[in-house]
Amino acid sequence: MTIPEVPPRPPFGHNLWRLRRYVRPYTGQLGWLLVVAFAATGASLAVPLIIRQVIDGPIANRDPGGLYRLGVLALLLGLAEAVLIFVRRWVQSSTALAIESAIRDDIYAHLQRLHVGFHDRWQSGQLLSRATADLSVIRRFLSFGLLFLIVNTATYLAVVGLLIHLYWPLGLLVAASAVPLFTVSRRFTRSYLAASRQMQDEQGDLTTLIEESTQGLRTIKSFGRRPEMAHRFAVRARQLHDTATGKGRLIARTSAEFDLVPNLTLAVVLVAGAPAVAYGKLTIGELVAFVTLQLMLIWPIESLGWIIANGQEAVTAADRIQEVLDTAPTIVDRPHAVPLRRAAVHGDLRFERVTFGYPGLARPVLHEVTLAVRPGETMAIVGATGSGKTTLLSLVPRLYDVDAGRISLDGQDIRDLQLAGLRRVVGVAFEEPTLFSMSVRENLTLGRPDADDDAIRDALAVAQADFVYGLPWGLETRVGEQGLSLSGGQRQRLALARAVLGQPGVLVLDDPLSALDVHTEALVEAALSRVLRDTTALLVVHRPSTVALADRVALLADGRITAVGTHSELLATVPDYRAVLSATEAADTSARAGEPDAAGLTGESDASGLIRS
Ligand SMILES: Nc1ncnc2c1ncn2[C@@H]1O[C@H](COP(=O)(O)OP(=O)(O)OP(=O)(O)O)[C@@H](O)[C@H]1O
Repeated sequence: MTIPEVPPRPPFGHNLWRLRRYVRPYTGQLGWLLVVAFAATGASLAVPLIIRQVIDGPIANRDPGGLYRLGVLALLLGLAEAVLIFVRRWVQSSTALAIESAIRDDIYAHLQRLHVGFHDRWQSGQLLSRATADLSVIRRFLSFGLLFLIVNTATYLAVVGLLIHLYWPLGLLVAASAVPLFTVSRRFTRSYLAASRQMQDEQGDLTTLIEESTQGLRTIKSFGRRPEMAHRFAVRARQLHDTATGKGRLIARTSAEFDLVPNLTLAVVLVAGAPAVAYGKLTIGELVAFVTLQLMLIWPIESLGWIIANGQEAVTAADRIQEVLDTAPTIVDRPHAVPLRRAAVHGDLRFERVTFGYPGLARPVLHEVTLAVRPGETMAIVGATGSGKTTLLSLVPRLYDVDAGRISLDGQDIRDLQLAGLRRVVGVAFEEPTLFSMSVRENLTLGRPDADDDAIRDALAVAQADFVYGLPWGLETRVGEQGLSLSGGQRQRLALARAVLGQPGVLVLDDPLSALDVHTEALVEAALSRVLRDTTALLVVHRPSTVALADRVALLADGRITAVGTHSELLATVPDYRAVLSATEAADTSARAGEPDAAGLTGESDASGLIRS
């Protein structure tokens, strides 16, 4: 299952209709657009009527002056139509682009607001395709599909009215051709909707695959998995290709059927029109005007297949977009949440019978965790892999909310604090450091845009990340996508500097030194210990050397705190603690031995691929 939490299918077109709030600011432009489009259509409809007058008047009466006047009139109408079409296309594309970007801004802002749990479950490719491909479909619908639906329907009605006015028996015959058109449209609408949704979902899956493969290119190459990935891609691409081809076939068949109707009607009109002229029921000019007008119906009818297809795609695109926009963020400010200022924070952090589980998991990851970290204290969390250490830490900045119990800061439930304030006060660095394709400075000041150069220098010194000053453009050097132009240790130290920048009230560090060599680790620990003196800190650690940074240690086993005490107390009295530390140390030693890059993480800059910001 690639798209979780999909709500029941809404009534047809309901979600597209809901997007009208984005159209509302442009009703003036759209009104003018319709006026201009109708005027252009009126100009083109007038031409056959002039032709009738030319044939039945100046040509029949051999009147060159009349011919000249009508010719000039036809020319002026042609020119007016050309100008009107230019204005229409210009207004329609600028309006549709403005609407598209307003929707895209809202999708982006909403994705940022949505809780981490949402992003855990949704594939990024699906979100990407909704914010790009689906939005383009909506734009095409607003700029072409909807406009042509209105203009072509009006043209059809106007032409049929004129035809009935010119010669009603044949006019009614043309009007009756709407019946087969209606039947074909209904059948097409039903089958196209499913195909279009399937194709848009498959596009999302393929986008995810491409995104994953480019992000994981190093892993794929180093494991020699290129053929397998290429095969997976080929299977998905073939699936999408087949769905798209099926859709194309459906459009082709329907277009042919649509095409057949006006052409058959035209043949009948020509066959029946000649006797009508012979018996004096129609003039030659009227028959020519009739046929010319009828030819003008071919495009509106032919385009009907495309318009319906575009409308259907817009309906499914709107459904897919609203699935995202309708997901409410679950981690938000409570109604009476209070602001939090760094200066007012003492740093008394408590977990009180905290239970938490990820949605979809059979049992909670954390069970009734109770832990008190005193102001200014550094508490290390030690536990076997998968015991819930990262999960415990991610509850502090409210990346997830507890299922039961509470976490308090200075006695106040963190859910009663304003989120923005809480996240400003809590400095975080996770084991997998995330950097963005921005300058080093922008990456560092992500949470504290007002930090000055001195604060940045101090933070870099704590993280032993002075290597940034040796980069080609120093702090202004742009690190490549996800910081991949830096080594793992460099990325980790930048993430640590970002966390300690601005002296946060609570510091949450998830194994922040795991990618460092022993020498750099010792330097970072020495500098970090000075920062930790003044701040409350929760520190996931694996190595005994890093545990030494902590005042006390909590042992987490299978989501429960089983022991709390100083490192030496636990070493002396808790066999499980000794076992966890020696197991992680053994794993760590072998990982370091097998890591050719370790020496390269000490601080020299790997500037390849770096560009100036
Ligand atoms: N986003 C998630 N969705 C569902 N389950 C998750 C998610 N993140 C972690 N888990 C599960 O929760 C459990 C605890 O994971 P967590 O990452 O907190 O452990 P950890 O002690 O930090 O492990 P490690 O030392 O390997 O980093 C694991 O069983 C993991 O599979």
